[in-house]
Amino acid sequence: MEEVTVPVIDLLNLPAESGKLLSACEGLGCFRVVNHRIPTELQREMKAAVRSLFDLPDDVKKLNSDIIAGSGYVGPTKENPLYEAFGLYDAADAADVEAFCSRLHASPRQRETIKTYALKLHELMVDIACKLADSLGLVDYSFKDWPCQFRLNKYNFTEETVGSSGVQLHTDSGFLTVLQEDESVGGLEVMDSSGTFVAVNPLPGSFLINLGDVAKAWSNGRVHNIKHRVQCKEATPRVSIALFLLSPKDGKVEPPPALVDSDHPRLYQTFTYVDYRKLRLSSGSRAGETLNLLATNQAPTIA
Ligand SMILES: O=C(O)CCC(=O)C(=O)O
Ligand SMILES: [Fe+2]
Repeated sequence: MEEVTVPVIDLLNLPAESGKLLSACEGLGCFRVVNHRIPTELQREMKAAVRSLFDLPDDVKKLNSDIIAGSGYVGPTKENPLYEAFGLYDAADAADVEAFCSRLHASPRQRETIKTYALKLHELMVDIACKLADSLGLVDYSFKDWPCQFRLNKYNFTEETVGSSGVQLHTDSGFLTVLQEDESVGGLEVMDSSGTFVAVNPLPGSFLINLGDVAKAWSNGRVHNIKHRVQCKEATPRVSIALFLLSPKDGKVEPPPALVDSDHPRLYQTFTYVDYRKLRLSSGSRAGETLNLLATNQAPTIA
């Protein structure tokens, strides 16, 4: 399989790399960041904490219950039998992070690591979103109060599962995702503009940024919600950590006025993120198709 060249954005070299950032968002819908100031040690400690959470007994794992639909622990399913994940909503809220740790009986050290990681990654994510808004010509746009979801992913890959699916094809439903990949186990594949799957191989120390459905609607179609999946390529369990910046605080997704004019008429109806998420879950389609139901030329589906 071909390997895709994911554009690498040096966060210390903005706004010089603003054009490169925007082309990555408009084209592939994905880029990497380096010089992000998240210490390697924190990334390593967080990975260790996440690995140990997955060793908890099933009944404890299930204490990580949903806050919004699908935000809590997900065990293996028929669609994704090798996949399990913990979830946390809202990772931008220190009390929610505490509650998540308490429910899973996290040790004081794990708790400290998870809290610091959530705080720092949230700051990084808001900073990246601002840089993206800058590149679209939006001055002083703030993402600080946008809710944010955390997901800790584990793929139980073994000798027998090589060649099978780790997680099915999907887009991320929110605005922007920051992913700390597995340091060594690959398997992530993205769909390029020709509809071909291409491998994304890990680049340790960097973070991978994906744009989701909310970014496409919010930007009035300017940026691309990247389709991706995970395949089992080797017999080693794989762990990744994702932070999702979801939607504006009031949940209302609509483009800033500066992104709408007679040459760029509104492409999507205004919708709320929570309703969108429900619609996506109930429709069973995970790869951005649900957004088509909300095009301005469609009858209103959700208020
Ligand atoms: O594990 C990965 O590399 C991707 C995870 C992912 O796509 C997700 O959590 O939405
Ligand atoms: Fe994803």
